[in-house]
Amino acid sequence: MPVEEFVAGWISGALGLVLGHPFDTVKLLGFFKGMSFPIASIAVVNSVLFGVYSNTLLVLTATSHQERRAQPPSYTHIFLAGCTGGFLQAYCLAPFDLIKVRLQNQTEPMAQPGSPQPQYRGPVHCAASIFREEGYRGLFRGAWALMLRDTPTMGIYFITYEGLCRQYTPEGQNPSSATVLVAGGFAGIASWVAATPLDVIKSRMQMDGLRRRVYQGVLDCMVSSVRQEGLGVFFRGVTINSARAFPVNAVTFLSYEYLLRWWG
Ligand SMILES: C[N+](C)(C)CCCC[C@H](N)C(=O)O
Repeated sequence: MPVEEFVAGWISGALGLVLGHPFDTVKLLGFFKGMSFPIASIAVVNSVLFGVYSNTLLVLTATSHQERRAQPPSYTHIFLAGCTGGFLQAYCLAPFDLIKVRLQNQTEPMAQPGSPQPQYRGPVHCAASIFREEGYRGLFRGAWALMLRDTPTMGIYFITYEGLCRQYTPEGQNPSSATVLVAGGFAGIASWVAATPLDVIKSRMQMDGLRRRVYQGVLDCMVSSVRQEGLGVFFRGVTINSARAFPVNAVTFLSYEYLLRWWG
């Protein structure tokens, strides 16, 4: 199994994230809260995404990353490989994302003398408390919503990226840096616009259970959110998600492509 894609995914995910973190936190509260933890986790998750995507394409089309410019895979295969990568990365992402959401929604300062102790003192303490209070399954709270969010939208992510690259690149050639940046940026936006409704639901499920359980499941959370706040609830955060998605995914795809070309 080729592993370069996993390594390239690892590095490119970390680079993209550094850029996106302030956007990611501003939609909650508290600017640079918890920066080191997401860097480590997103690198692992991005590595699973790109590694699984590329290896699924290898199984489906019998072409390696290097051969795919000369023999481009069909959009159906790209979509299926993207969905597979999205599904598996969501599983790895679930506990990390839960911890991130819990920490970012915590409004008490992390460590200030005299102020009340926050519920979670940091990522490790947060994971341990969730495990203690809500069990192993507690660490996967909201995981279903996350898988529903990421499986189809990662298909959209890779389709948009490939589609735009092909549109602006002469046949058989590698896309230019500018093309990769723009295609990566728009892939991020397209995927996040499609993912935002389930992103809202996912975060609510992850915060549920802190004091008492409010929602019975993903569907119940959707129905009661729409009842209380109207359909607009599904678009909450779509602008900030898109503003963050462009630079993050432009850098992610650029570093991914260049690392693979460089090794390759
Ligand atoms: C599928 N979904 C839209 C959730 C994410 C797509 C882009 C993933 C990227 N690591 C980022 O954080 O932007």
